[in-house]
Amino acid sequence: MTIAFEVIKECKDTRARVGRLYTPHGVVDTPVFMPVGTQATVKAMSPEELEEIGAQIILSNTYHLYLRPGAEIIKEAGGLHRFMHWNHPILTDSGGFQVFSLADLRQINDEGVTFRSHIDGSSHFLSPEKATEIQMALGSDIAMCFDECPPYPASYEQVEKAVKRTSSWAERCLEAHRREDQALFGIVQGGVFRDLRERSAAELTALDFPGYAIGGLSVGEPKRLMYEVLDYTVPLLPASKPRYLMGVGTPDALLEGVKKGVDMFDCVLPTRVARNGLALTSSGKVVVRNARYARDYEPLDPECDCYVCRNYTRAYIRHLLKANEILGLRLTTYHNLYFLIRLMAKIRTAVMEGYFLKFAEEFMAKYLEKEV
Ligand SMILES: O=c1[nH]cnc2cc3nc(NCCN4CCOCC4)[nH]c3cc12
Repeated sequence: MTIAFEVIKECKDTRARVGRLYTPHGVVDTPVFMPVGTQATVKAMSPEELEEIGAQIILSNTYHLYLRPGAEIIKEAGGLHRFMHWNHPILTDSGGFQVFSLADLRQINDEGVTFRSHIDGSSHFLSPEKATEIQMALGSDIAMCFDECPPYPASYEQVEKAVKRTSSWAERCLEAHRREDQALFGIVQGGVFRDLRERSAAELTALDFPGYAIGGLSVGEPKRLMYEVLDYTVPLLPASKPRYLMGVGTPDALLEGVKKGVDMFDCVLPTRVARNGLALTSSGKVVVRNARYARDYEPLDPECDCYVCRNYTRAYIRHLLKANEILGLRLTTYHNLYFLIRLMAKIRTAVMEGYFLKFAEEFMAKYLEKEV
């Protein structure tokens, strides 16, 4: 068995649950937030720092690694874990989403997608078979099916077409997948249309994947619409298998997602906003670049016990960011990742001890969420 998942404790008044995901590179306590390491590195962090922060599993992107340095080099280097010196679980996204969101899309048909690289304009073709082969070469613990994620908004017909393609491509990925030590997760599409979500979930659960992602969300739709889709989509997925909400990672969305039964999350947000000088704190966002912090000798978050908050002040970090010093990016990234990973640990404890709903309400009351 390449991967096993067990539910340890269910919340009595929400769909939240604590689980354990057993992978070839170790055990993951869920709910879990996965830092994004698109190009085989979580930007500005070393693997040792990620371990220090408490990262359990990270995400990397098939699209980017296929284009540069190429799957062959990573395979020759002994696989992605060896290549990047990360000896814990890795999940790879299949490239479908990145082709649509990043590349210069040339053509999409039932066969696959032809596109021009966003790096050098060279022409490439990705198909379910090729995306599966690349992920087998990378050797991630969890590979994702090659799917079609429609934009938002999209017409019913457009979303229906993407559901049909995603289901047929999922079968082709399953057919092409040949790595015993790698799990292949299906991705449910269907946009914001309930009947299409039901159809996509039925077609994918019939293929009996070891885990399921909810795709097609966090693509610009209002959060309340994303939550509505989750409310009727999560129950369509097998309760005994992990549920992964792709591309979601603000504190409020993580809490809502856990409340609705999601086990796994990923988002570039904490690392990306860090590089823009925005720190996540228990009282909301602190744009530490702002002049108001020039003489603020408090830590980024006075309630945080991370290495950065124990040793550096807002004034110093602001100075580094204004001076374009690399350490500025590193310190804000370290803290933001620690903040989210710590939040997930607090969520797991709250579910285990039966006060999750109270915890969520108290956290949100304090965290004055302003849209990023
Ligand atoms: O259906 C999907 N299939 C395969 N991969 C995905 C990745 C996805 N990532 C997002 N959202 C990421 C949105 N980010 C939020 C922060 O700023 C950058 C974009 N939505 C996603 C949907 C899919």
